[in-house]
Amino acid sequence: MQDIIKVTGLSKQFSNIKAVNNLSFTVQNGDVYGFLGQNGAGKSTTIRMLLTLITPTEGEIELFGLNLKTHRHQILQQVGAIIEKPDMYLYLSAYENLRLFAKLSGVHCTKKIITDQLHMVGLGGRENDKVKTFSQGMKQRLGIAISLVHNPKLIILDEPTNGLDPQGIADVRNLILHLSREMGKTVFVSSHLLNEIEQVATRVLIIDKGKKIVEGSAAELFDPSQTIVEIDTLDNKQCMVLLQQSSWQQYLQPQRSHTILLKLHRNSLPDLHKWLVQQDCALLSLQPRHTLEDFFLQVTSGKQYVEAFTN
Ligand SMILES: Nc1ncnc2c1ncn2[C@@H]1O[C@H](COP(=O)(O)OP(=O)(O)OP(=O)(O)O)[C@@H](O)[C@H]1O
Repeated sequence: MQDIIKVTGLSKQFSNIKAVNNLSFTVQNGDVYGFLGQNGAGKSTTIRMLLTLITPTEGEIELFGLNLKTHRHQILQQVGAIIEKPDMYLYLSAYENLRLFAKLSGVHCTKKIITDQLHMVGLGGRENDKVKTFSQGMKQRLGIAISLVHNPKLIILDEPTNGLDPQGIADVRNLILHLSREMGKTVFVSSHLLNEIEQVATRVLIIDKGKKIVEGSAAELFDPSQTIVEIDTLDNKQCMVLLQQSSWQQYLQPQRSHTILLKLHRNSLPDLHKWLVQQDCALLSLQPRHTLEDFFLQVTSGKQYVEAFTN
């Protein structure tokens, strides 16, 4: 399978901050590649280097098998990107915006192609409305349509769901799946929210302080046998004592707050629930946790990253 992105030993130093530190990864044709990290982890800096908006301090970037330094123009013709909020003309309609951006990219689009693109991003029926009347989610979807206007092979989206409401987030998620599954695009998408990436990604890279923490297939990394569950009861101290004396003891995780954490297979949850009720634990909640911090707990045996996030 062809490598669409190949990054080797990439670093970026800003005066006294090493925003990206010796990062290497590959994105293959057809991947929805989830790029995860907390705020400030170095995601935008990496994406800016992929788009030649800033120059790496060290390292090599190849896209489509070509060196980005020597084949910049040829490469960027095949890339569509949204970084930060997409720029568009608020007093023009969605149709007029898309036609304008197509012209600026030197692409000839018929009325039908533009209308079809707007339908594809879920803006069918709203094509003649001014963008100033659009919700944030609709603007984001129009931004994605604009980034697709030159039919790129690779789409790079930097935190595309930032500032969106739940409906807007779901729309962008479905659009990413559509781009990948129906249109055969390779998508590189960054986020600080694990559950957004979990629902769309085929491969995942997690970085922290500019460094790779883990990279792997989504199926490997989001392993149901490693589910982190949080329990809250009216008396957590007493519940903890009972758990420590039981066979559930082997699943207990170091406590990070007043609640109790276990790492076990998702299928064990009904048994755990039953057991807690039998012990008369006054259960307030029992739920799998889906934060990036929990994920670090799942994928790292050491506690260093958990501590980094709880301190
Ligand atoms: N132009 C710059 N000059 C100095 N420091 C910078 C610059 N751009 C980014 N940084 C620093 O580099 C680090 C990584 O920032 P970056 O924006 O890449 O993180 P991020 O993972 O995209 O987070 P966020 O989602 O908050 O943007 C941060 O400490 C940030 O303050």
